[in-house]
Amino acid sequence: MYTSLQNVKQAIHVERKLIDYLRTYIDNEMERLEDIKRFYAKVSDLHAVLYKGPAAAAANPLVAFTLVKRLHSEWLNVVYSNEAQENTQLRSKYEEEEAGLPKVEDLRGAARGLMRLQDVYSLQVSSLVKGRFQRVSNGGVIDVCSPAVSVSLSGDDCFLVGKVAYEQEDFYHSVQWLEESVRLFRGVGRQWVPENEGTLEDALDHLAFSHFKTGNVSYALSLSHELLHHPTHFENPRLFCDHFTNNSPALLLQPVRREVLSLQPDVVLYHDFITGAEAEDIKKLAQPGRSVVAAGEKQETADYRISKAWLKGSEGSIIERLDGRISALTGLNVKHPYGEFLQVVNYGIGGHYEPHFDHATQSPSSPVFKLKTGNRVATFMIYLSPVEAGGSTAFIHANFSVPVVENAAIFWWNLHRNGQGDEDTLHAGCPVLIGDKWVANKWIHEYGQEFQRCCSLNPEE
Ligand SMILES: O=C(O)CCC(=O)C(=O)O
Ligand SMILES: [Fe+2]
Repeated sequence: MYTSLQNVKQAIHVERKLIDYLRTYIDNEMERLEDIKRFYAKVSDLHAVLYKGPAAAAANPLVAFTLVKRLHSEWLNVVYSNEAQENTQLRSKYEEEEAGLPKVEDLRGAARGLMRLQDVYSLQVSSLVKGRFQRVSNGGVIDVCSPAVSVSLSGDDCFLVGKVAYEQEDFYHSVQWLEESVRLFRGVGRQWVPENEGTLEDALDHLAFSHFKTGNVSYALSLSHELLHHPTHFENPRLFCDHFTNNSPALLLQPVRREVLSLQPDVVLYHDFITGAEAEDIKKLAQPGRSVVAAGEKQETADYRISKAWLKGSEGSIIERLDGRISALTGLNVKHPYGEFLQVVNYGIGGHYEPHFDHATQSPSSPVFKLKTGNRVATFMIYLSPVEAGGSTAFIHANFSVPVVENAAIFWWNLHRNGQGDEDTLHAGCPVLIGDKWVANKWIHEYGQEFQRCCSLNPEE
């Protein structure tokens, strides 16, 4: 096998890639362990303080609240974080203790308890955060009491109290606690802490809405502006760009620029999938009156300001060329009825597409099953036009959105390998602010892909 120089060269290249993977893996593992070590140091240092006066500590409501929060929320986040899949030992120890741990009601109750104390004794939230029980009297701040053992609160502690108030539409309290949360989160910078429930962005988001609800609209707006300057971005080494051929002869000479946008769900963007001229041709074919409407499917106009047309390609047509390209890229059989005819969608003023799944969720009544080729296993959607503002494709559960990239195409799997729908594919077309948005959908069905997309019993795959 490895006799020719070419093969040896190739093997060197492969090993180099493996070394890179290993480096990334080691770095990530070290980072993960650093996080756990920091959490360990934080909690054990705290216990060193609590040990000095366990009775006094237990009597302090701030100590009680932070303890309940740690046990219910922080430990949970550390033990079950995605970064810590390997924590099986830690996990089983945690589970052994689970019956004795506080529940979510206990945590909410402790948060409400703090707010009750705040009201009844006119306590300043800004002091409570520092572990002190103070109120304003005659223009000065006085101590209501001085506990023997106390703890200060973190931005995430305050976020939790604020969120409990927010969820009960108690915006009077949510404003005060979220103000402190935002202040503290801003102070520690933007590093991600695995045990935390919230982030600066979450706190800003909740605070802005709380201010809006209490009539402070201009402040709400300025907080929203700050929020927009903090796009949440966690670096994930498994998201990457490359030149992709799918080992297809059709793409060998001109690989496609592939951008992996998300792993759960698996969403990929293929840049320059279509040329500008081809996109124009497709749009022309889909003009009302001109379109080749697929048999049995009527051209429809939805009340949320979009219009749709189905294009059935004839031999040698542009539609057929696109089918060939989709097939080369995805390795899937997209010929009718394994793939549906191409559906072209045009958005009117403010046009949008409500959150939905592309696959059928109530079998067998759905029209998706009319083709008798199973459910829609995958979606291949081509952006046929640029959009000046708005119009992104938003994945609601997965919490990310894809701005329209002219001539690019986006691909994702709607179904798990066991045939169940993937809830994370819930998506929507955001309203178009400025521009004329056109997309084309190619829906690919389960049947015909048996050898390309193998089944699995694992519900996660
Ligand atoms: O236009 C978009 O971004 C989404 C469209 C869509 O989801 C659909 O046509 O099914
Ligand atoms: Fe869709």
